[in-house]
Amino acid sequence: MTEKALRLGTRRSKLAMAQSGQVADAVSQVTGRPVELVEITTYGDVSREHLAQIGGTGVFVAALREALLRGEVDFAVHSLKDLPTAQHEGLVVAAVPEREDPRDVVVARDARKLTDLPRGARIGTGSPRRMAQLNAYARTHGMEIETVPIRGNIDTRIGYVRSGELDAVVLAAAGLNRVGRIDEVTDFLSVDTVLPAPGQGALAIECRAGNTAQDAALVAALAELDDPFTRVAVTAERSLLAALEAGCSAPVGALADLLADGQTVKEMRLRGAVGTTDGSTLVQLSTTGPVPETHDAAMAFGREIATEMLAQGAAGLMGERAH
Ligand SMILES: NCc1[nH]cc(CCC(=O)O)c1CC(=O)O
Repeated sequence: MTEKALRLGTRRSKLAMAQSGQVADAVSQVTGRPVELVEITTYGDVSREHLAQIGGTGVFVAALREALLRGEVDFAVHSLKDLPTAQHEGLVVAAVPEREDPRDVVVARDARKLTDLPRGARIGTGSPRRMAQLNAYARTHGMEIETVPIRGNIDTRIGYVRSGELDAVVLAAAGLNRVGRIDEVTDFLSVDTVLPAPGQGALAIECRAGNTAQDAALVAALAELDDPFTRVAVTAERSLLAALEAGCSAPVGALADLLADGQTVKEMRLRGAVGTTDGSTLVQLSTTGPVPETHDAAMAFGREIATEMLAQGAAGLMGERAH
């Protein structure tokens, strides 16, 4: 007799299906059980409104979490950058697998790089974080650009460039990798130019916290897919975000990386950026310290740099607080 399939709740978008499919294979390997994808449609999938107006990408997550709590699915895969920082009652992030490329990238017409876009180039992005940093970069490098708010899935966004409506769009490398479109990238942006969103490029595997023996067994099995280095890095990044009291649609960038000496990891560096969307003000900070050895230490690392950013005026730059 074959064992009962695990049910993986997923959004229907190409990106969600791609990353859920990849995680399904990995989970099937560590549990020895088949994994079945269960498609769940969220309000965010059907809404034509801009992200900021519907309260950020958290709406995508809510429906998946309800399905988990109702027992309709056994686990869900989220892009960590879309996951609200507040821990959800009754649920646990059982694993954060190894992160892939955290960078933002440009897909531009005529194979152009950010720096060789024409004067007045129209660059599409719905992200206040990308707008803030692109506009700040343009101001300090004598470029003239116009950031144009767009939303939609990867196909739609790249479509604006192919149709000639926009000169370029900015997307996450990780998403393009997962849907097999990384070849269309014309420029990989240095994180010194655009610091990615907290958790960008990482996935979170979420399930019920383990009140039943079955749930507890699943939490333990999924934990095998956890990458401790990615976990500590994204914990610090998300702690920074939470300490700024900002949401996933706030103009906040954060990236933690581990500095190695040969094979030995020596230190962790955490960088943060927050600015106004017009790029007129940008607060950027970087701290380096011992690699946090506990969850609490990683949280403290993030809070410290957030406190420093607040001291430099970060709070006034975020405008309306996202939930
Ligand atoms: N906000 C949508 C979203 N959520 C996660 C990714 C990409 C994959 C990732 O960062 O893990 C994207 C698309 C994008 O920003 O280009």
